[in-house]
Amino acid sequence: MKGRFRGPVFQRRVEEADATTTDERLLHRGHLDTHNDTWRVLRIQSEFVEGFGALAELGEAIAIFGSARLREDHPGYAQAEEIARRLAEAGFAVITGGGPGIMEAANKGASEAGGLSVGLGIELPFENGLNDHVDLGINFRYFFARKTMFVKYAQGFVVLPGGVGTLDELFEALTLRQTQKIRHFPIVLVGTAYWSGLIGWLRDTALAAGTIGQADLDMLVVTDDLDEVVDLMLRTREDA
Ligand SMILES: C/C(=C\CNc1ncnc2c1ncn2[C@@H]1O[C@H](COP(=O)(O)O)[C@@H](O)[C@H]1O)CO
Repeated sequence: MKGRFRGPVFQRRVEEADATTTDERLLHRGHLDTHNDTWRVLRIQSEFVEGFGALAELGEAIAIFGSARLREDHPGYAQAEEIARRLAEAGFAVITGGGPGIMEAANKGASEAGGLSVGLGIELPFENGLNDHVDLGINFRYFFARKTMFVKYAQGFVVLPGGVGTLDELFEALTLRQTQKIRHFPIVLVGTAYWSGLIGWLRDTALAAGTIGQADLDMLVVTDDLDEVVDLMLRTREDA
């Protein structure tokens, strides 16, 4: 294979002028001053350390996702609140993105039922802070560090109607399940009317083209039945 490694990074086509070694660059005066990414690693590391530390004793937890934009007048709001309430009564902590909309509803349901209501917030240019129903909150700078926390500390995902952020969280979990990085991890989509278009596209386009398999599609449960949602999450205890 033509190319070379720079530490753990493989580069196939390296310019001659760039063909220096790591220690040569380290010893070159002033080099580190112009490479802040090197130091940024420590900040990234601190996000993992803080997250792992804060959530280490969380116990059983389910993550609930959904739109930051949908308010009390959307049926998803009441559904998220009710699912979180039932999960909290069953002894699960409820983890959300800590923001408004569906996240707020889930935190509200969990907190008012006496459960542990967790919000993993994200620093955004249009900062809103954590919603008022978060009992244990962490604010992240990096999406990827935050996403690790959702998957590491939740035993299942409940996904209500949402946009780009929600889809990102859904497909993160689906990819990790498909590649068996996580197992026995239910992913439930609540709202058949909202999700049927996506499921139809996955089946009629992606599955038909052979880019996903039937087993991938079967990993998604789509329902309006809140009993089914809670039962699926309770079953993670049997699988543990
Ligand atoms: C856009 C608005 C507020 C943004 N505040 C957010 N706070 C916390 N987490 C967020 C926020 N926005 C998106 N997220 C994450 O993505 C999911 C929702 O995104 P969607 O695009 O709205 O579906 C959610 O689960 C969060 O993890 C308006 O007030």
